[in-house]
Amino acid sequence: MIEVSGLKKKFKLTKDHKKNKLDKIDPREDKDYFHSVTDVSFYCAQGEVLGLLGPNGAGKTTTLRMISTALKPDAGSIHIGGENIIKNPLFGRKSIGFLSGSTGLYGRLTVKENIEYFAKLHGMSKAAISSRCDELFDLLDMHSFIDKRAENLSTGMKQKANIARAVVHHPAVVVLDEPTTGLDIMTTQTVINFIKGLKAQGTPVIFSTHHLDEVALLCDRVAVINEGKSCFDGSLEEFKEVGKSDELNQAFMNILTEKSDV
Ligand SMILES: Nc1ncnc2c1ncn2[C@@H]1O[C@H](COP(=O)(O)OP(=O)(O)OP(=O)(O)O)[C@@H](O)[C@H]1O
Repeated sequence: MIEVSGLKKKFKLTKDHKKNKLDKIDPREDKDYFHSVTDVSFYCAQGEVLGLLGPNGAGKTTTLRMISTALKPDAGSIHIGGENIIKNPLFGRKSIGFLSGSTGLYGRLTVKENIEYFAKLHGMSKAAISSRCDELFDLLDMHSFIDKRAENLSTGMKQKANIARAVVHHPAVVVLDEPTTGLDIMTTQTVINFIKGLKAQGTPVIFSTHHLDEVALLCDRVAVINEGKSCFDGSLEEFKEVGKSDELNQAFMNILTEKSDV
C-alpha cells in the first residue's frame, strides 16, 4: 500500500525563465517561485493499479519524481507499508521501482549488462540476478536484443530495458511515468500485459498516462491532478459517476471543467 498526502513542491524561477516568459502567466507562478504541485493526495493498495491523469503541465511528473525520492517535497507525506519515505529515502529507493521519462541506461553496455549492473547495485546475488533477468527477458519479450548495446536500441527496446531496470529488485511498489508514450501497438501490449502481471502478484502500480483506453484496461483507481492540485481520487466506477459519463475521455473533461468552475 502506498499513500500520498498533501504533497507540495515549488521551484525557484530563474532570471531566464522570467525574462523569456511570453505566455499567459500560470496562476501557480509568483514573483520568485513556480508552485508546481500545491496539494496532491491519493493512495493505491496491494494488487491495485492507479492511473494518474491530468493535462500537460498539471504536475504528474513532479509528483512521481517526489514518490521516487528524486525530488524532496516541500510538504506532505508518502507512506509505504506505514513508513514515511520522505524521512527514510533509502527505504523508499529500495521499495520503489521507478520508470522515468528519461533513459537511465549506459549506452556502451549491452542490455543484459545494464540490467545486471543495476541488480548488483541493489545488492542481489549472482544466482538471483540470473533468474530475475531470465524472468524479465521472458515477460518483456527481450531475448532478441539483450546482447545489443543500449545506444543502438529502438524506442520500444529501450523502454522495455528501462522497465526491466526499474523492477529488477522486486520493488514493493512500481511507479511508471507515461510507460507507453511513443511505443508501437505490439510493444504497448507487452507493457500492458506486464502491468497486469504485477497486479496479479499483488504489487501496487501507479502510472501516469494520457491514454484513457489504458485506464479502462488496467486501472482499479484513478487520481486526477489539475494545476498542481488533486481534483479527483477514487475508483474507476466513482470516476465515471463523478464525471457523469461511462466514456472515460468525457468523464475526465467533465471532472476538470466542474472543478475549475467551482
Ligand atoms: N525544475 C523545474 N523548474 C521550474 N518549473 C518546473 C520544474 N519542473 C517542472 N516544472 C513545471 O511544473 C509544471 C508541472 O510539470 P510536470 O512535468 O510535473 O507536468 P506533467 O503533468 O507531468 O505534464 P506532461 O503531461 O506534459 O508531462 C510545469 O509547468 C513545469 O514547467
